[in-house]
Formats: sequence, C-alpha cells, structure tokens
Amino acid sequence: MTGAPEGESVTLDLLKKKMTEFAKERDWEQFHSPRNLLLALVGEVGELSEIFQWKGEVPKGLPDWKEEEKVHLGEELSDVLLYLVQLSDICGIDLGKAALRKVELNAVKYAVSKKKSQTSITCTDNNVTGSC
Ligand SMILES: Nc1ccn([C@H]2C[C@H](O)[C@@H](COP(=O)(O)OP(=O)(O)OP(=O)(O)O)O2)c(=O)n1
Repeated sequence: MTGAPEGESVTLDLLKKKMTEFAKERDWEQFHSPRNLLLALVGEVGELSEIFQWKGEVPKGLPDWKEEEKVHLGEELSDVLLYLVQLSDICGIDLGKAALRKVELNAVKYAVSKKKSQTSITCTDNNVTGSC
C-alpha cells in the first residue's frame, strides 16, 4: 500500500478504499465484524492514551516532544482513525456525511451567544445559558 497519489488529498473515501484492499489482500474480511472492529478501535484508543499517561497537562503543539514521540503519536492517531473508518464502512455509515451532519447539529445545540462581549454559549436542550 502506498500513500495518496501525487497531488491528491487524503479523504475518508481514500482511506476506506485502502483499508478494504488491505483486508481483502490478507483475507481478513472474515475477522472484520462490527464488534471486532469496535474492540480493535477501543484497544488503539488505549494505546493512544498511554502516550499521554503520567505526562500531566502538555502544551498545545507539543513543543517539548521528541520527533520520534510525535511520529509514534501520529501512528496511534492513525490506527484509531483507520479502525473507525472500517467500523463505519462495515456498518454502512457514510462517516464523512454523518460527521458533517453532527457538526451542524452541534452548532444548533450549542448556539453562539449574540452578545460578542460574552464568551458564553447557550445550551438549547436544557435551557441553560452559560457553560454546559
Ligand atoms: N486485523 C487487522 C489488523 C490490523 N489492521 C490495521 C489497522 C491498524 O492501522 C493497524 C493495527 O495493527 P496492530 O494490531 O499491529 O497494532 P499496532 O500497529 O498499534 O501495533 P502494536 O500494538 O504492536 O503497537 O493495522 C487491520 O486493519 N486489521
């Protein structure tokens, strides 16, 4: 498997196709049930968490991290994404469309306050104004 073709952006669809090909080449589709993919996803979230474990709060951009630590972080983030893409695919969910729809739902649920001086947001589902 190679990366994205020259000049082509990485899309969820490209990742989905590459993982379908990856599983097919190895005859691993038989193992890729929704439950198995979910468990694999959770396992990778655990591996991702281990990277941050015991470090305390870390500044944005991870300025003090070694290059190899950042590479490792990228690998674990990718494992989570790749299992999520496969899980969505096997469940017949268009992840890109579902996520865009969720962004819209979130914007309605957490409406931005009209008073720009305030940093508060409004929770429309529980009628509370302020942080929620
Ligand atoms: N049945 C499988 C096995 C692996 N993968 C893919 C998805 C992940 O991107 C990666 C996971 O591989 P590993 O289980 O080897 O996990 P790690 O790469 O995290 O290795 P390790 O757990 O040794 O750190 O491979 C997959 O799609 N289906």
